[in-house]
Amino acid sequence: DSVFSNVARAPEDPILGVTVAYNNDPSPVKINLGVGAYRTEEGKPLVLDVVRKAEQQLVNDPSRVKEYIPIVGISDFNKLSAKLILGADSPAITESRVTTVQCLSGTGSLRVGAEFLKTHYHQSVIYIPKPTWGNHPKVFNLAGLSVEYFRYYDPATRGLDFKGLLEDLGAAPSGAIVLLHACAHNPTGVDPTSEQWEQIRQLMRSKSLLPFFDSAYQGFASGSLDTDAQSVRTFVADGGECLIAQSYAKNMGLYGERVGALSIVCKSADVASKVESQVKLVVRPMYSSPPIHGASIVATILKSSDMYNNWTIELKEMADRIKSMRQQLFEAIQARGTPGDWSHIIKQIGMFTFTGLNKEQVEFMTKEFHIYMTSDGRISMAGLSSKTVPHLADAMHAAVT
Ligand SMILES: Cc1ncc(COP(=O)(O)O)c(CN[C@](O)(C(=O)O)[C@@H](O)C(=O)O)c1O
Repeated sequence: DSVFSNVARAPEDPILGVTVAYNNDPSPVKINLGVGAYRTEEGKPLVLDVVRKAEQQLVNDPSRVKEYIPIVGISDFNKLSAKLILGADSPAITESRVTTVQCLSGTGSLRVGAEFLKTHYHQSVIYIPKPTWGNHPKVFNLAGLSVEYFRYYDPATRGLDFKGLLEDLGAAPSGAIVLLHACAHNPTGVDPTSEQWEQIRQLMRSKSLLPFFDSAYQGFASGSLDTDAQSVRTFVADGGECLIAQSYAKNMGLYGERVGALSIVCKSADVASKVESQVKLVVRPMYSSPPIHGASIVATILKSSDMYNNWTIELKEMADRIKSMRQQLFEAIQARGTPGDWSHIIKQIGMFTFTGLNKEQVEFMTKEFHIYMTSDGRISMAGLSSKTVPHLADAMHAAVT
């Protein structure tokens, strides 16, 4: 018999498995509110116009070849990605203190960063928010880091547990790594205010805690790329060091192209170049070099001011549509007189609403109303449209009454 006969069947991924279940449901009224992927008002995936234009330019360029790109990726892409998150006038850029490496989207950037830290950083404990993106603990554990949690979400207020956050980070061993969602916290949709970010920064710098920012939704939370980068820029402005994982999956709609970047901001240009040389030793035996196509699209858009402006317009349209879904769902629930305070639906930001519905209520909504969402009660607002809001509101009403 097979040498793999002892291999057990693994469970479906808690987030991506929702789409598998959705696809298997023949119901005409089913709605997929699971994976964080943008859908249009017609419920279809969206390829941005500016992405189509950039792709056309690339395809029509006869000089383009399919040679290997460097281990660290396309250099234009790396420079432009650093500028996007740090700001063109960032001291880290003007003093060449940041190294940026093109990685396989956000997940790949997190993994490469974690593997680098495991080998080269003196602390191997990483504090991550409670709750956080389901894949975070797996990425960091598999990289050999030990995962601890810090309080982040307060179910009672459905807001930030700022006191708990400060206590837990205050109790962390000095030098510990801390994962921070740059904006649009997944799954809660709750972000610190700029005053709270400043307090977090002071506490972390006083204990030499190492920030590892995860920026998967820049531009999606507020609709502005600069506003959504403020948390990162606040830290970098103080001259301290940090890591930043960037994803273009959502804000440029490049999900399947796997386009992202890992930036490591260091104290000096010399350290940054040594760090880059060691990150290359992580990447080469992992996947050798990243894919050329998606990063070429991003570089084409970011280096042209016209295309960059067109991108910001389309990005704001996506963010605005998600905001209008929040407003419509909130009003639909109010109209039904559904018991409870549902104002968090319009207070939370980014792609997700953390409804507060429990596992049983979620199962009920899936079974009776064909609503597909993660079992922690998170719904992707990007999966909603004006046509499907009433059906979701009916399901939520039935689930809580
Ligand atoms: C906070 C966070 N960080 C990183 C990623 C990785 O994204 P990528 O590797 O595709 O760039 C996601 C995506 N998370 C999801 O939107 C989600 O939570 O549904 C979904 O894409 C996923 O993979 O789970 C995320 O929410």
